[in-house]
Amino acid sequence: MSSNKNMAYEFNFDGLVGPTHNYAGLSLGNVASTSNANLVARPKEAAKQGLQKMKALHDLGLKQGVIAPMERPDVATLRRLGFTGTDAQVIIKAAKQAPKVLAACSSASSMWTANACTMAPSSDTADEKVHFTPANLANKFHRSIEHETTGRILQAMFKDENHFVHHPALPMGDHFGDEGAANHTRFVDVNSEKGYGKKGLHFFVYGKYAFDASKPAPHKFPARQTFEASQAVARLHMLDSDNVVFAQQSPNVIDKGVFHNDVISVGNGNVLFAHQKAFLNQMQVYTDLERAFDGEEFHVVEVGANDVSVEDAVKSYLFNSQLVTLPDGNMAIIAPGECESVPAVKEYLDWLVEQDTPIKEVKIFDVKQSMQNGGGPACLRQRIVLNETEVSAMNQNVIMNDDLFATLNAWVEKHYRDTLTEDDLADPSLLNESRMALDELTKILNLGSVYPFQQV
Ligand SMILES: N=C(N)NCCC[C@H](NC(=O)CCC(=O)O)C(=O)O
Repeated sequence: MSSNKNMAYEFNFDGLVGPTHNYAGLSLGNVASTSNANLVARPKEAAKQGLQKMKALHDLGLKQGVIAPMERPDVATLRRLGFTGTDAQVIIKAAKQAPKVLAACSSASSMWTANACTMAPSSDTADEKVHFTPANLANKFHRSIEHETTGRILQAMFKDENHFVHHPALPMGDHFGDEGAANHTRFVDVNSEKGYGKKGLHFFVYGKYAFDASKPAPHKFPARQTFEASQAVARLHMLDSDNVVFAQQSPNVIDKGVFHNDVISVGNGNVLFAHQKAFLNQMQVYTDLERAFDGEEFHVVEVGANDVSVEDAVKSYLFNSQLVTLPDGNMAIIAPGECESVPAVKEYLDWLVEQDTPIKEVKIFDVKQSMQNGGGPACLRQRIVLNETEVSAMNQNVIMNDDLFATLNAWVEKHYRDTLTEDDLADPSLLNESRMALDELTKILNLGSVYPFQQV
């Protein structure tokens, strides 16, 4: 009968950094993005840093995959905005008349695949299928243009309709702002014989209520996820309401630069690793989670504000670390290098691994090109839980292995520029370079014609 009787694994699907990676200061509320605008970007280095992390986790025995980037510059969107002529003329006109719009249509922001979608594994859904909802990313224009292509890429990765259900993104607009898995965590008792395949607990974190202005909300920076959007995703994924907990992000931390929950908390298995100030009514949130969790015990590893300030959490991206269960059953933190350069955070981590918690070690990765735009290790990955039947039903070419790692590194070496500035976005040849690279990539990953330029 259903395939979810067998072992299930949690894959990390990292976003491949695209050829137009650049710092355009597009994300109000994301401190790194606004403070690093106009830095010279290093696309080739950025893509290789991402590939290194994917390979390292693969080598640790974890399941790893890759999600292709978007077609950038997004000429189709520029045409919708009235730019006409050949593709080259569209780019040149946009560069002259609206350079910021061109920058927003050229962002490689899809690399942060924590925002690509929200998924629910077949162990948790009423129809026992795997559900995907691409995030509409409505709050930021440069991200709001991702979901259609993201949806096509996900469908090319998970094609078999017997196992995979693909929903359209929620309706565009502020009321249903949805930032995907950055604001969603699935807890599960991994000690059962099904691994990640036991029925899990879905934790949705939102920044405001869109249909009730009397509720608390941030004042300085935008709340990118609404309660109503989170509820809609839970409904679409046919989750059992007993296995869903909703919590509001503290407006204070959003106003300090916590623009997604994965900047202030991260969960894995039966562990929530969170900052003391992360949520409104934080004690009630813990109670709700402990009560709903189906397993021996639910661990909260809370980092006190006196040990690590919210400011230091945002500077170091301590909570944008990945929290993984290694094959030996111990948990490891996959942290960005910045965690070593913020003294309070380094001190805390050195202390943490000596404590009696499931988190036994810290592994540091250099993802600086991504970090400078407000994306850390956890932003760069989408967690997808699949049982053995679903793994064999999916597109095998997107699963990381030594050959794919070598192929993708050679592909980056061949197609990517060493540096990119905002002025370079006005160069029409960048469009052709990107399209050539992506055309080749769709063959490497066996995606078919997922890009607008391939649909003519
Ligand atoms: N936390 C998670 N899950 N994702 C991080 C996303 C960072 C991204 N930065 C940007 O889009 C900056 C682009 C620029 O300014 O060039 C954002 O704000 O959406």
